[in-house]
Amino acid sequence: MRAETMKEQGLVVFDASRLSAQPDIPQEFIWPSDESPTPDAAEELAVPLIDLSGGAANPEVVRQVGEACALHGFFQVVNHGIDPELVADAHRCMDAFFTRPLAEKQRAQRRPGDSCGYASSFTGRFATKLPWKETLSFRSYSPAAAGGDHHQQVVLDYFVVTLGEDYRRHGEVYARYCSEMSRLSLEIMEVLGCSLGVGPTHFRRFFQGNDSIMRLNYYPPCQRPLDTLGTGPHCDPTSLTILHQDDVAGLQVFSGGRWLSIRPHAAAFVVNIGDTFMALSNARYRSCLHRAVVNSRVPRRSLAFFLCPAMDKLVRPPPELVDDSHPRAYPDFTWRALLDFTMRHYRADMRTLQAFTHWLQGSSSSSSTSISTC
Ligand SMILES: C=C1C[C@]23C[C@H]1CC[C@H]2[C@]1(C)CCC[C@@](C)(C(=O)O)[C@H]1[C@@H]3C(=O)O
Ligand SMILES: O=C(O)CCC(=O)C(=O)O
Ligand SMILES: [Fe+2]
Repeated sequence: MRAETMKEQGLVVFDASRLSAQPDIPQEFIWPSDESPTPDAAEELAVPLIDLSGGAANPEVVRQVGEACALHGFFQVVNHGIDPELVADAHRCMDAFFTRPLAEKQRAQRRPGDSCGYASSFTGRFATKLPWKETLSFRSYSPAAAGGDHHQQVVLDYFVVTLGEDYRRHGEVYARYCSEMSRLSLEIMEVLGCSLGVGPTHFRRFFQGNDSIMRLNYYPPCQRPLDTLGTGPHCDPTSLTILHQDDVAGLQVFSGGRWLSIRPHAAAFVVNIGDTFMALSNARYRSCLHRAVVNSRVPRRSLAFFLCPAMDKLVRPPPELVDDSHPRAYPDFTWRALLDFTMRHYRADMRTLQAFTHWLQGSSSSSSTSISTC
């Protein structure tokens, strides 16, 4: 058994610091040729750079976002009001964490069924097509008692309680980062509400008490970058994703029958619609297929904030979006049920919402599902 994928308690362990220099890669990380990256560098997707300095109600902003969301579900925002130093700090903290010894990272080891914690390429969760990445995910929400949207305390507590006092500064950086992400998400929800003709407050109110997931993606270099994937083809099951790529390209979107890359813009955040918002929009807006490729030279990092509604809020489109020519595309469901489905029963891919709908209908008689979260 290769040292890099030694088994501990029957669990294959991915030690990126050793694997990333190896000329060969373990079989579990090889993806089928119809899913692996094409050798030619993907052409770029023309994703509009939306300037938010004009405010969420700006007609040009509303038009551009609506157009992009109906087409491929991706756009980028600039002049978003988030301090570039905070973003730089978030990347520096990510580097500091993922370059620590594996045993230290495993203090935050994700437990089966949980949506949070440290995962090294999901060994132990999936048997094949393992993604070439390490991730650290944590919840970002405002305890009801705290009122308002003070995501900061729960994020700070997560780092100090899970990783120790040495990680207080990480907790402070990500606490501020997540609060800023929540604020930006609500502003984008105003734009989406206007573009769908339901007004600026409908979706903003729906996500006011959001219970979101912050994920740090770390993609070590790989000596066979065309045989594996950092993150496999999927649509985000969540509602809205606000993602910051560092200066290393790798995010690709499937549009018009081919994979197109989104060039990193340090001052921009990439925003995409997820499955849950596709259901909220009664399928007016598309949750788009995307993936992340890796390279043989340098690590790639991305900060992904996944906006999610409160666990038990009913996901149902506003009545304005349902009529004879637009019947209900999906049944009512709670985010808790969809999250539980992706954590315990189904590996999120490009058909998650369809598979979930069938699963719901099949298990409508079973008791309500519950999910353990960190
Ligand atoms: C709710 C979630 C599940 C995943 C993280 C968030 C939103 C994106 C999902 C994911 C990235 C889609 C591709 C497969 C996945 C297993 C991964 O590669 O990380 C998904 C995440 C997950 O299930 O942990
Ligand atoms: O790392 C990236 O650029 C994309 C990651 C992604 O799609 C995800 O984490 O859902
Ligand atoms: Fe994604």
